[in-house]
Amino acid sequence: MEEDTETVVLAGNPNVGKTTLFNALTGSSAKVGNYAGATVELKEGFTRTPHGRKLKIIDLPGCLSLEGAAPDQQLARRALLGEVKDLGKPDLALCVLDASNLERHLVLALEIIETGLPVVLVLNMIDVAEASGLRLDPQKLSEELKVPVVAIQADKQKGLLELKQAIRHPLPPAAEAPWADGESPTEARQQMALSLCALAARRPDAHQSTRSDKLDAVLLHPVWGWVCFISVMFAVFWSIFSFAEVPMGWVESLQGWLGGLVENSMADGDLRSLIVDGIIGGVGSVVIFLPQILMLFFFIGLLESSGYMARAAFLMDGLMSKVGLSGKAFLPLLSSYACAIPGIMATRSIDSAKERLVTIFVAPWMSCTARLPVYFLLIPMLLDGSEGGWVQASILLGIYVFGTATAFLVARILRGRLGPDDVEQHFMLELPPYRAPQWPYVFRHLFGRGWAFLRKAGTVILGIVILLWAAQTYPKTDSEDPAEQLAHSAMGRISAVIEPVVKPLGFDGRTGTAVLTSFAAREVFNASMFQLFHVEEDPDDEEGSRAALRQQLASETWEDGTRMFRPLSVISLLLFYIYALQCLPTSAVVAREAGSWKWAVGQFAFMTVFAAGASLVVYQVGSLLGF
Ligand SMILES: Nc1nc2c(ncn2[C@@H]2O[C@H](COP(=O)(O)OP(=O)(O)OP(=O)(O)O)[C@@H](O)[C@H]2O)c(=O)[nH]1
Ligand SMILES: [Mg+2]
Repeated sequence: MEEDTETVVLAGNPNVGKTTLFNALTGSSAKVGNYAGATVELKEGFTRTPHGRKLKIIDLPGCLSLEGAAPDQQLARRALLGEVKDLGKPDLALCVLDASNLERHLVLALEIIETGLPVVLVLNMIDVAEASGLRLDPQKLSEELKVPVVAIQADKQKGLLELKQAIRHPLPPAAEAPWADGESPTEARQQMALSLCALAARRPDAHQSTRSDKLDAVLLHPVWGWVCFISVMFAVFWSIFSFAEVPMGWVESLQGWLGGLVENSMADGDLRSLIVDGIIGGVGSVVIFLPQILMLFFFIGLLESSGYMARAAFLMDGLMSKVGLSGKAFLPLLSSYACAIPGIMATRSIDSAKERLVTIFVAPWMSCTARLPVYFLLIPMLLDGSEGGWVQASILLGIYVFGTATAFLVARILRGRLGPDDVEQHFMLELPPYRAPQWPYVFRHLFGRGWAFLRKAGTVILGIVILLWAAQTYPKTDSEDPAEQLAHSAMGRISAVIEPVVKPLGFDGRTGTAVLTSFAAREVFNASMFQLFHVEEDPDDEEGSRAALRQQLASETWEDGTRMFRPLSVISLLLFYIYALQCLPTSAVVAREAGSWKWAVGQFAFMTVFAAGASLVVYQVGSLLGF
């Protein structure tokens, strides 16, 4: 018999721990972050009560009231009122409040009670409330409001059993809302919240300045704040260059070992060349950067969960307003450094529809982790091939700043063209207290990211590598000369066609082909370069395949004998990768979030033309100047 599952929604103000509770109840690992707006879509999961009843739990985005204009806020309201298709009317709302902030958070709870839905109040973060000396009386609160009240600490999973007891069958009835009779409902709720707090929450007398306040005095300081921000960013980039060496070495040894294994156990032939040069070498040249990508995700996770990211947005607010955006747009942009897709999703917390469109449009220019393998291959070529060290970290940081600056510039122009806003702007960024990250969640999340990257390497990248290998191997000639074979192959012919088009940008036909293949996924560039420049790998070589590829590239010349990969051409390539939008999943999300394919196609065309234009101008002008 089909079980009759009841639907329970998790509602409340932003950043009160709804998703943490959702994860604890359902065993999921939905996104948690110490800032408002971590959740922007509905998440669904199941849990069982101690009596064995199955409940469907829905995590909602946080909202300040049920009247907010931003898409995430409207979604929360519609879900509560049962207006979301396929969801139906919820049977119960778990109203999550930050126990240390009851005066403000009770206001929304009262508004939710007024909707007539059965409600259970969940006082979360009792650890914080207790540490600040607050004395809570859940019993009293429950008597006054006539709804069950449970105190919990979601991140340590304390009080979950009591919570499940409170939602056992039959669900509590809808509470009445006698305060809601007056003329001005907002004021009535505020009054009610204050009197409830007077009864059920006793504050310690003096307001002491907390550790968070003391830290903020420095981190939000107009001068020191920026010094700290830039230092933090630099430290992040420096450490991904320096600390990743060791794990990269492991990946490289594994690759060498696998290559050797195949080489010794198979006869020379096409299949062996596919496995060794194509699959192990090509896919390996992307997988090698897994440590760096994980580290960047780790740091962004730390920034999000500690509460520093909200401070960075606060610092940025002034700068952002100069380009017609608000500090609220900074959070989505910052998460786009990890990946543009969650970044674009996060724009749902922006109130103004126009600002949101502009933010979506420029988000892919925040350099995402998929570009890292390309940067890591190319940057050392500017510096005679050595890896590591602060010069490279500075170049990498420079690339990020450069991409971001262009994004701001374009945002400014675009924002001006879209005209003034129809909704009132009120940038109110809440500064959350600093918190320790939830480590189990951080590592689960990281593991998920790493797995997604490896899956991509094993599917899209592997597929392209095999295609490339085939295009390069067939049709065959009788000639023994590899150059002649390449010219005769399908790939050689494609290169020859492409070459005149890409030559003005400083690329030869093979590099052009590699750039073309990377429209499937940016990382493919490395694998393609590896194959197209045909690096014979020596499994015993300590230096590894990257160095071998770079050496090969450094020795390539044009017909007239000049170096093919001189710094100017490397810069031209880098520029192309900073600007081009080579990510189909991003375009799909843009189409959905902006509400039309026109935006996605326009954005793709604009960014591709811009990228090619930038490479062209820089290469041509640079060549004229003799670089
Ligand atoms: N000290 C403490 N921190 C908690 C507790 N529960 C959650 N947190 C932290 O609070 C922050 C916000 O948690 P989330 O679960 O993302 O909050 P949310 O309500 O889903 O936030 P939005 O989706 O942005 O509305 C995170 O940094 C959590 O680690 C708790 O019981 N005690
Ligand atoms: Mg959430």
